[in-house]
Amino acid sequence: MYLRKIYTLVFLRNETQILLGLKKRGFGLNKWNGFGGKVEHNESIIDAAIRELREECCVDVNKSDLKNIGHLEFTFEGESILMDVRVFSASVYEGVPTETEEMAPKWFKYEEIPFDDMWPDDRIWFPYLLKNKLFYGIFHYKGYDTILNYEVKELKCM
Ligand SMILES: Nc1nc(SCCc2ccccc2)c2[nH]cnc2n1
Repeated sequence: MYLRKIYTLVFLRNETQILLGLKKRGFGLNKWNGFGGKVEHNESIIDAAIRELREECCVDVNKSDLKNIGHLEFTFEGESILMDVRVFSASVYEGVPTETEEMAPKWFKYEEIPFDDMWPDDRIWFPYLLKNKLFYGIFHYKGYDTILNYEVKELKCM
C-alpha cells in the first residue's frame, strides 16, 4: 500500500540552543527544520545524514557523534509515499554552519523555537527531543498543513 522512502533529519545542539535551517528550495520550502534529505541506494542512513549536513550547512560530524533520537513516519492523504524519517542529534561537530543554496542556518534558544514557521508536527514531538527522550511518531496529513491524525510515544531503549 505505501511506498516507504527513508530520509534523515539532523539537529545540532548545545546547552542553550538548537541549530535550524530555513529551507530555501524543494520539500519544506520556507520552513525551519533540521538538516537532511533522501537516503540514496548506495549509502547507509548514517552516511546520508552526514552527507546532507555537510551539503546543507558545511558542517562535518563523525559517525560516533551522531545519536539516533527518534523515528517519524509521515503519510499524506491520497499519496502512496510513506516518509520514514530517521532523526539524529549531535553536539560535537566541525566547521561553522554556513548558508548554502539549500538552507540558511540559525541558532535558536530552546525557548524561542519558531514552531509557527516549522512543520505542524514538530511542536508535537519536539518536547521529547528537548527532554532527550527517544521518540516514535506517525502523522497522517491532509495536504502539507493539516494533521488528520497522529500518535507519538516515548521508546524505552532496549
Ligand atoms: N520536521 C519535519 N520534517 C519533515 S521532512 C524531513 C526530512 C526531509 C525530507 C525531504 C527533504 C529534506 C528533509 C516533515 N515532513 C512532514 N512533517 C515533517 N516535519
